[in-house]
Amino acid sequence: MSMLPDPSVKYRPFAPVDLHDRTWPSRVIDAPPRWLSTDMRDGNQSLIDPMDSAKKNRFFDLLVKVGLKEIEVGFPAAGATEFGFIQGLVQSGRIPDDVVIQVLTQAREDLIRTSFDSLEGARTAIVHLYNAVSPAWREIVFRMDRAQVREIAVTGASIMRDEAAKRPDTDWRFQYSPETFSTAELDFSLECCEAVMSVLCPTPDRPLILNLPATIEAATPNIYADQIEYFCRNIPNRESVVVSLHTHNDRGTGVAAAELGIMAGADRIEGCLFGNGERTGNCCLVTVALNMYTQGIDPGLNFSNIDEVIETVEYCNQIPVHQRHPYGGELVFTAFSGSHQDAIKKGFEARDQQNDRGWRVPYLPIDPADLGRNYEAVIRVNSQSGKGGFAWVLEQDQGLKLPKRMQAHFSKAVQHLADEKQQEVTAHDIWSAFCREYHLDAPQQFTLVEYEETRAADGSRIFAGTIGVDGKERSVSGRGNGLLSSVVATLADSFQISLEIIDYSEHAMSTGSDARAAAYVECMAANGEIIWGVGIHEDVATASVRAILSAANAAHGLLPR
Ligand SMILES: CC(=O)SCCNC(=O)CCNC(=O)[C@H](O)C(C)(C)COP(=O)(O)OP(=O)(O)OC[C@H]1O[C@@H](n2cnc3c(N)ncnc32)[C@H](O)[C@@H]1OP(=O)(O)O
Ligand SMILES: CC(C)C(=O)C(=O)O
Repeated sequence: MSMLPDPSVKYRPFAPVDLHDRTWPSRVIDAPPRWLSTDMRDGNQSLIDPMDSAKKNRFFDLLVKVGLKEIEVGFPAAGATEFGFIQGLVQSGRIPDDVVIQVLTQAREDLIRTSFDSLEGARTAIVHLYNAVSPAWREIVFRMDRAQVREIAVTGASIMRDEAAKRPDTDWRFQYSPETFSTAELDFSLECCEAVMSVLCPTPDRPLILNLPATIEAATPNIYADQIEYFCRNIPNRESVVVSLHTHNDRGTGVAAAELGIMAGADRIEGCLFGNGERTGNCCLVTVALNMYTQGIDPGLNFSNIDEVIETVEYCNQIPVHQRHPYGGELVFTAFSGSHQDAIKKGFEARDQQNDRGWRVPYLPIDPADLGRNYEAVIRVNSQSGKGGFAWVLEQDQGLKLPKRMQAHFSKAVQHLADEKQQEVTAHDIWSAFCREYHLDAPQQFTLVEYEETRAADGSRIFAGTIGVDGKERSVSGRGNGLLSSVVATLADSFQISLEIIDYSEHAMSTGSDARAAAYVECMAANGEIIWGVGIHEDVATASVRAILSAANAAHGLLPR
């Protein structure tokens, strides 16, 4: 067998930043950054079919609804679709007063002018200029030395300044990105940014946004954080600069890099919803924002109806959100495995007793309800599941709260079903198995023919009813709280068996038009065996009697158990 050459020889380790007194590792994020969505630019340029105007308008409205205040709406010089959309948006009057749009342009004169033209009539706008600065781009793409590449930035910034001056009706703001920042020499990125600052003369009141891209993520996120801390410390006139981050996810750590970059002193994050963007995507704004949520920080973005957000994003991008995507994925709040289900179920039960709002449900890092999800899907059942699983499903789906011992008994039936089916066991499957196992649909040897209950003046119950025993009807009647005891006594008398009620619980449920009640009765049979009955009927009292009857059937060996 021939040996393939070792691929690792093609690559070199990433050089660490010489920053021994770094402070970011011990900082804690305690406030949200400024957010910029680049869904309609970086996200859009990476799609198989870029968005048309209708889709872009829909995405824009979504971003506004979510609470984005800075939105990169496109690359005006890319063509007529982009230009037309941006002009249309500006002139539509649909941009809220507190939202600023941004457009991207290369540092090329014709493209810069086209970008300004597209924004004709805008109240406020950010023009975002970029040129790559790292050695590979200098050598391979531009075939220029450092000074020439810096000159691209300076010339671009000068054209930008002059175009803005010609159009005083718009409040112009500027952004510069030394593209490929994270793979460039820090001193050269600083040099280019300083050169742009000397053209645009930012002040604390009119700061320049310096956006520091990890255009290709090439190192661990701690290195990016070191680069950001180094940049923040060394950029002159720091108070006149907004340090912005633009991370990609090539190594799978785009979110981590953005978070560590915030700890390292950045003010703003660019990204896309659900991490769309070039190649592996941009940093996911939903994830960064909701990560903040789970640390007790209000991110200022509203994902309280995450499914609506997903629907629009999937429609506009024509890319599905992955089922495991943090926070948004269809399966991220679902447990199939027994020990997870047990803990989640106990977590919800403990929550019912809790008197503060703190979230402490095991395995669920966030309350799905905060994202507009319900609790039905937090537990689903397959062959990896346990008692907590089907008990939860029966409770959510049928309103039935099974007693512990009954769960243990029924679990054998569910396990059997799951092993046989080799697929997920649905709520419908579980309910059918339950009905089969406890003969809820089958005719009973003991049947309830009629039953009536009234209240005496002292509040005690007076009941009278008829029970069919092997086809013969017997009257039962009594007074007090002893309805069940009286039924038991009748049965015991009929069959010469001993039955004693040891546990009784009832649960009423109402599901739309289907209002039912369930009762469970555990009895001690003569031989000391614990048995139970399940009754489901229109009201709890009748259900209780049915439960006693099925317990008696079981005790008497009339029904298989
Ligand atoms: C990292 C990012 O995501 S940046 C955003 C990229 N977005 C897009 O590309 C989407 C929109 N695309 C477009 O509108 C077009 O593809 C454009 C305008 C970018 C490029 O299209 P073209 O005009 O056909 O340019 P083309 O690719 O042939 O040439 C690019 C030239 O610009 C130069 N160039 C590349 N980047 C820059 C820059 N930031 N500033 C100045 N010049 C640049 C190249 O070196 C090349 O120069 P050369 O002709 O001397 O070799
Ligand atoms: C233009 C810049 C911000 C960019 O998209 C990148 O570097 O990825």
